[in-house]
Amino acid sequence: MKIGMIQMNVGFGKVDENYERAESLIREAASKGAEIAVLPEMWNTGFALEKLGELADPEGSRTQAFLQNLSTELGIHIVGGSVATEKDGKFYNTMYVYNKEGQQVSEYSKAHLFRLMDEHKYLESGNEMNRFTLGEVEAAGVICYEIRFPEWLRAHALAGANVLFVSAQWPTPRIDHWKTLLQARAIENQCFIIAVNRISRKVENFNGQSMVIEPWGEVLWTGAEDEELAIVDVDFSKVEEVRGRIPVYDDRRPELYSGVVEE
Ligand SMILES: NC(=O)CCC(=O)C(=O)O
Repeated sequence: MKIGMIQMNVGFGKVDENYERAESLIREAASKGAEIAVLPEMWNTGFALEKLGELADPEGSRTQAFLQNLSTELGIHIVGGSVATEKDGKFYNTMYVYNKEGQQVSEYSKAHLFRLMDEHKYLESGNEMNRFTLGEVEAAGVICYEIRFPEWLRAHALAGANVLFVSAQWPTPRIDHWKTLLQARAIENQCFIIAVNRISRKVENFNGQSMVIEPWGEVLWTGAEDEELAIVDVDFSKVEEVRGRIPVYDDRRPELYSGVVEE
């Protein structure tokens, strides 16, 4: 399956420009044969948290119409990264996912907010999981900081996901954590990791290096340090092969784990 990795240069607070750019990159991905397009985190606004009152998408309606129209017209699944949304006077970091028939298969708000970037001061956290199916692909989505919570990704893998999409705005100074954590999450869950980071060198400092990692932990592709659209071919049957080689799921001892984490 061909994945369109949209490592977009997100303009800080430049909402209209960002929608235009995202549209042009999704169209280009489809024209190059991508079957799933993946966007980064908060691509409508960047981390312009102080301006969410003016910039966030009310009820996510602009984004939902945008993704629905493009997925239907282009016949492409879209993992819509995440956007800043406003619902009932509160702000969220929300991922929408559409299948190639134009149906929304998921709406998820980031459950673990990142204090170091003040998310907890401006945003509400979501409380739901993010499991969805795209055609034959059993998938889940998490947002950026959440890759530091192995139990969250494991919960999605146990719920049947074998492809974990990650949308991020992961800053340059901790890019080594990004790479190591993504590789670990792929190996321990024996899942594909399809992770898209953003680019920006102006107000903020994000240098891409999006990644596609297969379930044995081999890195199939790493993005450049500039805006890039890459089409990466993946063979999802690899999941079964790797899970057959080392039966981690069968060897789990959940009766030993409950309660331990909390104490
Ligand atoms: N947008 C984010 O959640 C950033 C997470 C991050 O930088 C980290 O180190 O974790």
